[in-house]
Amino acid sequence: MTTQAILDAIQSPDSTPADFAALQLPESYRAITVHKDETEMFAGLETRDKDPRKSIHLDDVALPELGPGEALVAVMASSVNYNSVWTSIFEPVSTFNFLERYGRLSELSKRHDLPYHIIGSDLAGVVLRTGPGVNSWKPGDEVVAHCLSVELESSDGHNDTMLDPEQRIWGFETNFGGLAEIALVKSNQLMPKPGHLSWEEAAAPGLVNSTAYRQLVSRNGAGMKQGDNVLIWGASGGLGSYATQFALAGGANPICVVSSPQKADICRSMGAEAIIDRNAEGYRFWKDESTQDPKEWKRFGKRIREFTGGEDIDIVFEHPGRETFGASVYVTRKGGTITTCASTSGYMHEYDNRYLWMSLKRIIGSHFANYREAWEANRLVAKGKIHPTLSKVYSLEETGQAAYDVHRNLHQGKVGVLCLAPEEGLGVRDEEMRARHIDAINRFRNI
Ligand SMILES: C/C=C/C(=O)SCCNC(=O)CCNC(=O)[C@H](O)C(C)(C)COP(=O)(O)OP(=O)(O)OC[C@H]1O[C@@H](n2cnc3c(N)ncnc32)[C@H](O)[C@@H]1OP(=O)(O)O
Ligand SMILES: NC(=O)C1=CN([C@@H]2O[C@H](COP(=O)(O)OP(=O)(O)OC[C@H]3O[C@@H](n4cnc5c(N)ncnc54)[C@H](OP(=O)(O)O)[C@@H]3O)[C@@H](O)[C@H]2O)C=CC1
Repeated sequence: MTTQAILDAIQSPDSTPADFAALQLPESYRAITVHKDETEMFAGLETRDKDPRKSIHLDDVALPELGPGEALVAVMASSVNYNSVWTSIFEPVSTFNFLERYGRLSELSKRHDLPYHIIGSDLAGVVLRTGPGVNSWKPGDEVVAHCLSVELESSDGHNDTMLDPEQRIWGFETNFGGLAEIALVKSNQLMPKPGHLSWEEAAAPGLVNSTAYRQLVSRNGAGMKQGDNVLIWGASGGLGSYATQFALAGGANPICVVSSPQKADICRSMGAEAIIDRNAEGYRFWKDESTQDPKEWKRFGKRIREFTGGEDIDIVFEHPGRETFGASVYVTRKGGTITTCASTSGYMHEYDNRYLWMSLKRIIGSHFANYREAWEANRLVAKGKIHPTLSKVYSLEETGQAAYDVHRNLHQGKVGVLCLAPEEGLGVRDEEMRARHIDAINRFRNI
C-alpha cells in the first residue's frame, strides 16, 4: 500500500467519506526529519553559517499508531515556519529535548520520543482516520491544522488553552509534524480548510496568522483598536505580513519596517503608507556588540513622527529581539504596549527601563494562540478578510533549500511546500469567491 491510493481518492470528485474510511493506510510515508545523532553537527559555527540543507532529511518513516482524540491527516501541502529553521540548526536548544520530555508524560506520548523528529507546524489536507472519542471530524474532511497541542488535564489552561502546563507546538515540541505526506494531530487542532484557496495557499497562514492575531488583536495580546499606530518589524515577513493585514483591516495605522525597496513595495500593495526601509535609512541601534546608541533610537522615533504627524507608537509588534528591542521600548508612546513573541536576533534583550516605567509602558509576552484565537484567525481567512502571503512553493525534496531561504531572509511572506499535492493550484472548491480575491491572494507570488 502506498500514498498514491490516498492521493487518487483526494483527487477524485466522486470520493465519499466511506471511500476514505475504507482506504488502507501505508505502513510508512515520506517525511522531513532531523536526526538525533546529528545534533552536534554545527558545533562551533556562527548561527548564520548553520545550513539547514545539511541537517534536513527526507526519510521513509513508520506510520504512528493513532490514539484517542487524534487524527491522521493526508497532507497535501505545508509551509516553512521559522521554528523549523530553529529545529534544523539545533538552536537555541535541540528539539529532541522536547520530545524526550514529552515522551516521559504517558504511554501514548512515548510515541513522540524517536531518534528522528518529523518537523513542520502547518498543514492543509484531508482527514484519513480519527481515533476514539472524535466525533466532529471524519475521513474525507478537508482541513487545515493549527499547531497548539495541549493535554487540558490541568485547570490552568481551562480559560486560555495556551496556559496549559503541557502546552506544546505541534511539529516543534511534538513529533509527526506537517512537512510530510501524513501527519498526526490532536483532533482539536483541526479547522475547516478555506474553500477558495488551493492546498498550498491554505497551508500558508496557520501558524503566523494565529500568532499575529493573538499578539496584536486579541485581548490576551495588545488588543489593537481603530486608529492605533502600530510599529511592525519585518512587515513583509511571515508574522509581519499578517500583522500588517490585521492593522489595515482593523482601522489601525501600520508603520511598516522592511529591509529593501522590493519589500516596501509589497507593503504598499497591501495598502500600507508609512514604510521605513531600515537598510536604506541605515539604523545602527548597536554601536558595538554590547553598547546601544540612543541617538539612533531617537532618529528612528523622529522618522516615525514624520509619518504620524508627531504621534508616537501605541503598539510595537516585536519579534527581532535583541537588535531592535531597545528602540522598540523607546519609540512607544506613554501608556503604550510592546508585544513580543520572539527574539530572532538574540534573546538577551537590553532596554532603558526609565523609558518603560516613567512612561507607564507595558511589555506583553505572547506565544502562538489559544484554540479559540486560532479558530478566529482561520475564520478571517475563510471569509476573505485576511489573505495568504504565499510567495514561493517548493517540493518536499527541496524543503532544506526552503528552510535555508527563510534562515537567510531571502524569502518574502510565506514559503510553501507541496507534500502529496503533485502540483500547485489544486484543491480550490469555491472559484467564485476566489475570483473576488484573486489579486490579494496572489500579491506575494513570484516576487
Ligand atoms: C509557534 C511558533 C513559535 C516559535 O517559533 S517560538 C521560537 C522558537 N522557540 C524557542 O526559541 C524556544 C525554545 N525553548 C527554550 O529555549 C526552552 O524550552 C525554554 C528556555 C523556553 C525553557 O527552558 P527549559 O530548560 O526547557 O525549561 P525550564 O522551565 O527552565 O525547566 C528547567 C528546570 O527548571 C525548573 N524551573 C523552572 N522555573 C523555575 C523557577 N521559577 N524556580 C525554580 N525552578 C524552576 C523546572 O522545574 C525544571 O526542573 P527539572 O529539570 O527538575 O524538571
Ligand atoms: N512565539 C510564537 O508563537 C512565534 C514566534 N515566531 C518567531 O518569530 C520570528 C519571526 O518569524 P517569521 O515572521 O515567521 O520570520 P520571517 O523570517 O518570515 O520574518 C521575519 C522578518 O523580520 C525581519 N528581521 C529579521 N531580523 C531582523 C533584525 N535583526 N532587525 C530587524 N528586522 C529583522 C526581516 O524583515 P526585513 O529584513 O524586511 O526587515 C524578516 O523578514 C522567528 O524567530 C520565529 O521563530 C514565529 C511565529 C510564532
